[in-house]
Amino acid sequence: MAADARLRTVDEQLEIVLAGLGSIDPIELTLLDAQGLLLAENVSTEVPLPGFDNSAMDGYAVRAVDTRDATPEHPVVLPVVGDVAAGATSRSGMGPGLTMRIMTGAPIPAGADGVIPLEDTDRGVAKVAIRRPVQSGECVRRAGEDLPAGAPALGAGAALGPQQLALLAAIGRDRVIVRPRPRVLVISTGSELIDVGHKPSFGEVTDSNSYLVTAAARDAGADARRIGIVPDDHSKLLDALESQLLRADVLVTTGGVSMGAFDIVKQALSELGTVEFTRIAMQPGKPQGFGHLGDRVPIFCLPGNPVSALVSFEAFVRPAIRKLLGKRNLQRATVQAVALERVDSPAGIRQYRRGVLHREATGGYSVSLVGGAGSHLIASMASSNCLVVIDEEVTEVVAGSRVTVIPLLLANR
Ligand SMILES: Nc1nc2c(c(=O)[nH]1)N[C@H]1C(S)=C(S)[C@@H](COP(=O)(O)OP(=O)(O)OC[C@H]3O[C@@H](n4cnc5c(N)ncnc54)[C@H](O)[C@@H]3O)O[C@H]1N2
Ligand code: MOO
Repeated sequence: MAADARLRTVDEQLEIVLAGLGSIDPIELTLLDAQGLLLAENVSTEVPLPGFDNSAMDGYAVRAVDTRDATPEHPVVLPVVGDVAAGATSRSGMGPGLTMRIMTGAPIPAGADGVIPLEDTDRGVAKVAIRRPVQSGECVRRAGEDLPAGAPALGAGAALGPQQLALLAAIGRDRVIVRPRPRVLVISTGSELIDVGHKPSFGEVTDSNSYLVTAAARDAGADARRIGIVPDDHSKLLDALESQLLRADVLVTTGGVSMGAFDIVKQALSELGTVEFTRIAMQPGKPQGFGHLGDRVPIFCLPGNPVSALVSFEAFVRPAIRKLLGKRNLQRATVQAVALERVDSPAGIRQYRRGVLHREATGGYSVSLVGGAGSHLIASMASSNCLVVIDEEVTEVVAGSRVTVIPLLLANR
């Protein structure tokens, strides 16, 4: 229960956000561009895997029956009538009582039904001494034993990691239809902001939020770009947003959503009537805006304080990006960790603190806080590796008790 009835909970706001997302049309991509995405078609194979019967070993192709009586003391000696290398383009053949030297992956010659590895022979060139019997089918990789021609290879919804891309390549698919990365465009608002690389005069602040949010969106799987800074000017903001509408699947702004006289994001977008500004029972990240522009493009208006922007991104934007990607798991995994210090939290508010998560020798986790609760603390945010979540109903976490932690692991796209 929120202490203040006017505050919406994080979970309620997330539900509104997720319900407000459409879907993005699937696109066709080459294999490596599709890495990490979800397949949007059922893929069957036209060819069998393996494509032909081939040898699992370097050795000699034989007819198993010809080697029946072979022992180390009395090897069977057979003539070697040729070589088959991997890449042989036509199928060779051999008669009964003969062998061919064969390489791993090379097609089994017609007439042979097994392969004796080099190590079990004298490695002869004109003739070879075979020191044990070969079973029919031994060291033969059968055509289609991995996947027969016509069989389903991957279903719609499959996540395309390295193994799945390898399968698609193996069956000859160089392009696939996938759920695309949402195009996320990021705008920082605030007349105090300047671009990185310029020396700030007194009162100016270097824009870091657009880097924070763009990087976080990329890490979440989006195709994210920073548009840059827009000053606190009603029409400049609306122009900037409108000019990006056709290029965006999601817009994200930071700043200008609290109560200030110049908080023009809130003023300008509230007037459009399609973006709602609310206060959420969370800290940081209390003021939030969410809605649609041009009736289609979801827009998140995050608070300007850098830590508030990160926490709001994690709470609302990241799950939204994952939903647009078609992922089933929208939330980051959490772990339970022993709090190494006491933390207080206001009743009815979900508090997110920055922390450093440690893995204990015993296998469990412990967590210490870094920095204070202030949402302007960029340096301590950068030295943290997790968010410590203190739920709405908890007002005190005593040192030594368990607390929920969200590790902020990089996705390694
Ligand atoms: N009277 C009240 N004041 C404030 C309230 C409130 O409820 N009543 N809420 C506070 C909370 S909580 C937050 S969070 C902030 C949200 O403010 P805005 O979204 O309007 O953000 P700004 O005022 O534009 O900026 C806040 C702060 O962050 C710095 N900032 C902004 N953008 C960037 C950027 N791109 N890169 C780096 N730093 C940025 C900005 O300079 C300010 O210091 O409102 C509180 N106030
Ligand atoms: O919500 Mo503000 O984000 O507490 O700093």
